Amino acid sequence: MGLGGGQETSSFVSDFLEKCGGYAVLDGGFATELERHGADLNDPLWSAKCLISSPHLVRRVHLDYLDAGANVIITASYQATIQGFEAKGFSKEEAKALLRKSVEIAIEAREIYYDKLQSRRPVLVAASVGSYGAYLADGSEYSGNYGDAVTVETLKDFHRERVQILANSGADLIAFETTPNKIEAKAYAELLEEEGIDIPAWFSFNSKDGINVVSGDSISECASIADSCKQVVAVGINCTPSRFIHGLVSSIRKVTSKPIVIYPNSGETYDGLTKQWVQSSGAVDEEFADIVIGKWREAGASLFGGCCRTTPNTIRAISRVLSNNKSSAINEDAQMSSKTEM
Ligand code: MET
Ligand SMILES: [Zn+2]
Repeated sequence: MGLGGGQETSSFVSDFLEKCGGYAVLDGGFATELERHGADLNDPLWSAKCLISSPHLVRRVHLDYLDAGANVIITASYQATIQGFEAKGFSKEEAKALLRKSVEIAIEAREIYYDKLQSRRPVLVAASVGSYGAYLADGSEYSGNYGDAVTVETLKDFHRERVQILANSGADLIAFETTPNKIEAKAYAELLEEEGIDIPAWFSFNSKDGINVVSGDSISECASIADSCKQVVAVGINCTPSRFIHGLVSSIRKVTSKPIVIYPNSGETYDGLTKQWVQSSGAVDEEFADIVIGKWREAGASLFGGCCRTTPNTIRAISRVLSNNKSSAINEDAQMSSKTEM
């Protein structure tokens, strides 16, 4: 899909949301779902390891999320980088092919899903780009602390080729996920501009206090960088406990009128050193969807999904809550028109 046919970036998400009935459902945790299916992701490539070892599982998880009601599926490229594949002994060409493969599998899953259905629910494929910290695989995607030696230029050079490849892979948009600091947001924005990337993107940040992004940079500053980049069609928060989301949505809404995307994790915290998820806030799928979605919608969010340790059940619950709301809006309309007729 992309922006072909002269479609304006500014209307990309609003047109999509309209087709979805006002609100869109994203998928849920991807890497953690691969693990639930038995994949061993204790590897610097994390979920991208499955692009090599078990592409069928990647397709399976995409299909599970489509079955659960997702309107956006996010590729397994979060931790897929040319540098990371090269470190594993792949050639540059092989590394690029693996990046493309992440998108091809998601597109294939959408085709399989469409073939099963009578009607075509709108589904976008978002090519995931994880942060430099995710590539480092040392927990710095949750500290946002890259040290003084890492500059906006370093980050642009790190991401450049990968972003170019994903932009030309057939994906509908790029999802810059779990962005831990301001310099990386700046690097993404400058890269999109300099490279003339012609598919839209969303910028999504993570927070561990509900006020700032994980580095301590202000969410308002980060969201403002996203707001001023013309290729950015949505701004939001992912991989953050749901109890922090409401405040963050309100802060983002103050600095942008772009659609807001929200996909919290299960509320557990990832310990980058032990590579374990610890402590659960006890968020249960049904509760998670029922209680919070309404509040986040009121605060201004319009795309909802889940991040790490959420599952197709979470997405099914979100999808149900949103479609109940859509149908109640439709019922109200129907009542209104029958009253007018009387
Ligand atoms: C650490 S956040 C990971 C985001 C990625 N889309 C996933 O669900 O695997
Ligand atoms: Zn996550």
